[in-house]
Amino acid sequence: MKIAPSILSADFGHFARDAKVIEESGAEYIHIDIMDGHFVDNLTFGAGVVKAIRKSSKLVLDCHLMVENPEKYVDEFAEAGADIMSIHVEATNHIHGALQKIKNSGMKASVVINPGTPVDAIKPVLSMVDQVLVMTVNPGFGGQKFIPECLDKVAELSAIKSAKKYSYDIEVDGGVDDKTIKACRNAGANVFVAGSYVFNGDVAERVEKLKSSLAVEL
Ligand SMILES: O=C(CO)[C@H](O)[C@H](O)COP(=O)(O)O
Repeated sequence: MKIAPSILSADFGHFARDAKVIEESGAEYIHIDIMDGHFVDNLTFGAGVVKAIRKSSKLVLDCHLMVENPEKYVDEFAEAGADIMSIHVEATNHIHGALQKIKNSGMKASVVINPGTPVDAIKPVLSMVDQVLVMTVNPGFGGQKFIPECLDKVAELSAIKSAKKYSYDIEVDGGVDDKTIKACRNAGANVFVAGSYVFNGDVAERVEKLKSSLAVEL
């Protein structure tokens, strides 16, 4: 089980400080949301910020690209020090080739589906990915309400993983807090992105609270 605080909810003027705070909280990943203002109606930052965070943290940098044609940015993110590159199936006509390019770069390859996209859309690439990210809000902004219907897809992905003996992690992102995290875990997720829940309080206390929610029996 891994917790991935999202720096979308951190202080944009103090990424290096907040990356340290995340590291000291016991979280396993730093989740970095890249938005281009086209695929989603929000603009954040690019590989330069990933490079800067890389200098101040040894944690796994879990980069979620909400950008059109993400295959164009693979080399840039690999050079910046990203560990995982997540790309949306809805954002490219070349999902297989794009994931192949990510794998060849040495990063872990992760495919993302929006709340309105079925698991069928990514079945042809499930054998090659290291992670599947199931969005539990529509992408673009932090602080939105968790969409429980997305959990059926988490359960479906978990069943496919067992049946086919695949090894991908199942990550959920959006509206994750100390209550919704249990339903995500029960459905089969094992990586949990949390932005506003973690940063709207003491980061270490909130990460601990998420971990103790996960420790409760099914
Ligand atoms: O990908 C994202 C938005 O597109 C964010 O990672 C996600 O929304 C996390 O924020 P919160 O935990 O506040 O919902």
